[in-house]
Amino acid sequence: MSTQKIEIDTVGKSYETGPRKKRKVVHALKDVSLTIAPGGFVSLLGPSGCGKTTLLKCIDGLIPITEGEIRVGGKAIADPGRDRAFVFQDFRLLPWRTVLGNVCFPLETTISSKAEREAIAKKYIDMVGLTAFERHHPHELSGGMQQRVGIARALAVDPDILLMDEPFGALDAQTRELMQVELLRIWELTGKTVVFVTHSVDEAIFLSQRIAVFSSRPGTISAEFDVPFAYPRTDLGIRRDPRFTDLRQEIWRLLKGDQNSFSD
Ligand SMILES: Nc1ncnc2c1ncn2[C@@H]1O[C@H](COP(=O)(O)OP(=O)(O)OP(=O)(O)O)[C@@H](O)[C@H]1O
Repeated sequence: MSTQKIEIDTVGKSYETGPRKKRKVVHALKDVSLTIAPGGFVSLLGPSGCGKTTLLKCIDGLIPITEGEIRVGGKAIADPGRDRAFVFQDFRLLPWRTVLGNVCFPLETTISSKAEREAIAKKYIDMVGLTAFERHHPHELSGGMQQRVGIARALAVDPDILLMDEPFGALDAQTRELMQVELLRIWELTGKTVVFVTHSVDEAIFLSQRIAVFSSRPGTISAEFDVPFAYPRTDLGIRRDPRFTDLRQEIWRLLKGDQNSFSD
């Protein structure tokens, strides 16, 4: 169960690029403030290049922010920590390792007993429904199955917070919908906080309690929306609820003119 609030407090992030004499500064984020309750599910939506991945990496502590502060559980974060885990769009599995080996991987620096590591990994492999595949290698799995491994690997360190960067972006439409339902099941079971980046307005509404919409560059949050549906949301029929279509339209109106890369 997650206990730590995420506070993103007037955060700015600039990148310096190019050769030394021709340094250019890219302002990726400006004045971004957002509070995420422990155990919350918040999606970040916005046009390509508005800084969604940058913000996720900043929350993870993978890259430093240039202005403001990010606090997790009241403490300013500067480095990656085991209270946060990242799930990538392209899975990033180790191809030479089995499913079990991949999920054990992040435990190797902290747990010396192989049996203990495997017991933990098996629990999460079971949770994502891959028990029968734990001796398989990534190339023997479908995209959806590979992302299940990615999710199990992230869960294995028992983080408070899952940072998910377009995790279903590489999957076909049908697998994507199945994975959305699966993710909600796992979220409800584990009580983790989820920060979820997506290009899909429908996906954001279906999954989230709250949606932060970014405008482009430098990326800043232009609006936040509460999603009015109770959980569990296993019924895909909510997509036909008039409140779903109203919210979808409202978000689209906001994005119009600012976006060029949305999938629905
Ligand atoms: N390492 C980097 N060095 C320089 N500029 C960067 C770096 N990473 C990102 N940027 C720039 O920062 C801005 C925000 O990028 P970011 O990847 O965070 O956007 P995004 O909203 O996640 O985009 P997309 O939806 O296309 O994945 C972009 O202009 C990008 O070119």
